[in-house]
Amino acid sequence: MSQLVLVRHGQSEANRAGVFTGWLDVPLTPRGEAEARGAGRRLHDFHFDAAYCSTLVRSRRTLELILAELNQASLAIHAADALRERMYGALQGLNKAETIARYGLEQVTRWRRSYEDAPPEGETLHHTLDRVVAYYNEVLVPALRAGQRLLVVSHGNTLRALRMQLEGLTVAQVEALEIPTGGIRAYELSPALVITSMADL
Ligand SMILES: O=C(O)[C@H](O)COP(=O)(O)O
Repeated sequence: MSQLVLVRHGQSEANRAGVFTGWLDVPLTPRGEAEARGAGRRLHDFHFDAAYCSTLVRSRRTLELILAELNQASLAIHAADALRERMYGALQGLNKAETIARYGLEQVTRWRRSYEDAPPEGETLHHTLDRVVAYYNEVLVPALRAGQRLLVVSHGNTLRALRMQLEGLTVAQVEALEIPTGGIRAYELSPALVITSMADL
């Protein structure tokens, strides 16, 4: 039996400021660091064979804090561009409340949560899903087939996309899915990689 644990990074400076982040590389806030340590404590029963994060610092720092909490800080970390947040295009750096005031809640909700609508010059969730699932298939699937226990720290929209694929969510379900900072989703998988259990921790 293999295990796959997905964690969203802790609160970032941009999350705290209510700013569209995407590929902006912003650090965790003190609260975000505490959320990462808290995620580590909730994972106290887990022992991982490999750990993955994006090439953005909020993801890597969250992973390092979790591993430190688990006394597994010596585990090698694999950082991948494919696990970066959805690219938010022209919205990156803009305040979310001000963007709603300017363009309306309906438009901004479509930019944030629609599966097929891209934010201006940004990625659709569908495009994000394609690159994340390609990475999952190329890198994570062989390790899971070998029975490994994997920890992946990534971002709100990349994890929505990956969960859509893994859990067979419909478009309506993924559009309604919200993942909190520091949120954990844990799966156990059979040797054929069928999910045998899943839980929010
Ligand atoms: O990139 C961002 O702004 C956040 O990480 C996710 O934002 P969202 O919840 O507005 O998609």
